[in-house]
Amino acid sequence: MENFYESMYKLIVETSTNLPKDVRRAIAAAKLKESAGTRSAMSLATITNNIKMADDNISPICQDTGLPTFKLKVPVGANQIKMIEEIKRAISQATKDGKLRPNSVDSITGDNSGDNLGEGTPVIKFEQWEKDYIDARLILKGGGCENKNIQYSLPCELEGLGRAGRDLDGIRKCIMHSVYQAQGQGCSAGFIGVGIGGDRTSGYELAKEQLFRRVDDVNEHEDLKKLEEYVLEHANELGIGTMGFGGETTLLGCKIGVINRIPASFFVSVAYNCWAYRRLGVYLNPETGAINEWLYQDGDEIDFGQDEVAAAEEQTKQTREVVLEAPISEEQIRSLKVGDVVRINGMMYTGRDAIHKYLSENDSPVDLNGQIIYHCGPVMMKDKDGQYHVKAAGPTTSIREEPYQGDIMKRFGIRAVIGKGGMGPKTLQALQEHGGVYLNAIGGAAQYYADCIKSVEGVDLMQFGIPEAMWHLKVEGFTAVVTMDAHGNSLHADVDKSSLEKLSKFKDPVFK
Ligand SMILES: O=C(O)C[C@H](O)C(=O)O
Ligand code: SF4
Repeated sequence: MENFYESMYKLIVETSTNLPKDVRRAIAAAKLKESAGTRSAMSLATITNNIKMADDNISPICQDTGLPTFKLKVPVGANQIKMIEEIKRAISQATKDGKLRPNSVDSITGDNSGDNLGEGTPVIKFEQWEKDYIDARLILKGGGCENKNIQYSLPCELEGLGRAGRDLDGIRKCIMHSVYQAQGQGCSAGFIGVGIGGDRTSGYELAKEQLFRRVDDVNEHEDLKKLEEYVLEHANELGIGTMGFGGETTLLGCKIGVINRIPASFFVSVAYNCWAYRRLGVYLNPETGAINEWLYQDGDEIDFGQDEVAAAEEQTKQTREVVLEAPISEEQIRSLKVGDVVRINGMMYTGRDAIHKYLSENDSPVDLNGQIIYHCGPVMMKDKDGQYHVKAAGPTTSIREEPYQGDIMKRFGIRAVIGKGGMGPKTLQALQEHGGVYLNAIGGAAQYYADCIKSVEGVDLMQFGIPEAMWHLKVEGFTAVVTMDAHGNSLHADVDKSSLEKLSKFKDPVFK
């Protein structure tokens, strides 16, 4: 097994940096459907540009490289203990090399292990089989989309859809609802894996297993095939769109599996995956561990070319564009409206979960008056001289900061927050009272935003670990869209409301 370590290292790096071809094809098809000039089209252009940049830079497509999950099928007698050791070594090295973000956090103390190793991380699952080669697959599923997974226990009442009973039609309603409830927060357009049956654990297992299917495969189960086609067609009529901006493409794939259940339980489990659907696989020689074949990578190459940048820029030109540079005045902020595109130059400070909690109880290490907070947990690398460099830096889901955001903005005089997926009524009210805006950046576009960051000027609160520290970033041409303004408008609330109305059109029985 002299090549096994190297093969696992390659699998990790490729999965993090090179989006599989079947996923690229789905994104390319979605792009054709969005009309030019819309916010969704602009976001998709940024996404495809980002995919291309990750290819070129061999850097993470999205900064959140998830909880690495390996699934291996091995011939009888293969040494699994040795394989686990080598996988862990490869994970640790890939983290050192900036291909994975240090993501393993002690759930009680909050300490980041720094190398992606720790109790329960990575996840490595083995199965034995009679074949004479190893099938090794890896999925890097980020936290934002993971948080949008949902499990239904039938029968249940669903908003917009009424009762979902213990039959195929009840299942249909749950799946449609799962797409609605995710809105743009899991970086839509997304993919879903659905598990019908099992218990709470095996149901989710089955749902996640579906994410290892090819995007373009066809379900062998006749009813499930019909259900997959139905969901894919109609979920795209919900009008949620890329990043929840509204638009034609909300869902890029739907895969459904079924297992038996016990009489009292009837679960429908849904695993939501963002557009940054990073899963790859390899067939390995069982003696040497060398790679014989890559999976999901056959078929036409979709190379999202450099014209994506020009297209994205062209599209932003059609919208009102405002340049912002901190410190920002209240007057300037109040002049912004939902739909405006802003280009930010100068300083911004990252702050996510740990920082928001910290700022609610402590003073800020820097003066945040008139400043911009970026909900972001970057991938950083330190050079020989101790200088940090940004390797990937897209936004994180903002709604988690809802309990803190409004108060913190008022207390420290923060004028703008950047994130993705939008925030709730408490923040909206604070924006209005205090004079603030919420800016939506394109989730997953970690290379695109890393490129806008010209230097790391400092860092505070490093005790929270790299993703959670407060990074002082100097940016140029950092583009985002105003989706919540100081006049009480929220694009997120509007899209939620209109998509709920659309969802209710799917109330009547379809599968008898
Ligand atoms: O943790 C992150 O950087 C992002 C996360 O995956 C999210 O979608 O919120
Ligand atoms: S930020 Fe978006 S694209 Fe990245 S892992 Fe989270 S949900 Fe996926």
